[in-house]
Amino acid sequence: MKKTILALDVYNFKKAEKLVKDTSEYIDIYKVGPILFLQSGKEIIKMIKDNGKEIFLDLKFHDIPATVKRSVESAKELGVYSLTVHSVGGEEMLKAAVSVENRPKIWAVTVLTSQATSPEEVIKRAKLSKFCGVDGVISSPLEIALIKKECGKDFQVVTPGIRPAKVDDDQKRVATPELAVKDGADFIVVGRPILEASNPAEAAKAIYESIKGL
Ligand SMILES: O=C(O)c1cc(=O)[nH]c(=O)n1[C@@H]1O[C@H](COP(=O)(O)O)[C@@H](O)[C@H]1O
Repeated sequence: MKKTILALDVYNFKKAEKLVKDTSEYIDIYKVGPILFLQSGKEIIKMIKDNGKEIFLDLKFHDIPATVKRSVESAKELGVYSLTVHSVGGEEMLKAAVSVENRPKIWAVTVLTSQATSPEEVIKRAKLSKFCGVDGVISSPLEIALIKKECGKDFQVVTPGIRPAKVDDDQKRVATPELAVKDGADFIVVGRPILEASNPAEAAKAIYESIKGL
């Protein structure tokens, strides 16, 4: 099973389309966030589907329950595989999000990987998310094993903060693809290590090869 989600954090459709075509052998799910969705909206969703791939819509909903529920309904109409909400939105908001029938998978952000935090805080938010019926959480590689232990192996853990090599950037809680997958990540989310590589296809392939047998 392929486990890598490529974050299409680029500004324009053409660039995103080239990335999808160049990396599709190694990637099954493409993440579309505000950077690209605000530029290309439904067009980008269609292009990814036309290439036979799934979409993770990462707009991180965090609002009053009624608005979040309607947002999930709209995302459902797009036919995406998964979407994000912020767990700090609380119990009522999370329950409103999951109450939509036949909806995409819902992943709740625990604590952003750009922030320092304690594992206890991440676990607290993961447990709340599970209790509310959310399908999984977004967490850093450092908390994967603990979340699986506390929330069960079927509770999905999706992990950004993936760095095949050490770099100094905004991500604070990081690990390599191998470590994240060995610890039990269901998916790893990778952006700049592929997007900014001199050859994105080669970078995607290297990550794919590094976790293939795990
Ligand atoms: O929800 C996310 O996907 C997310 C949550 C989080 O805590 N940290 C995080 O980095 N992300 C996303 O994961 C991707 C990571 O990209 P890179 O840091 O470039 O590999 C970005 O698109 C972020 O928006």
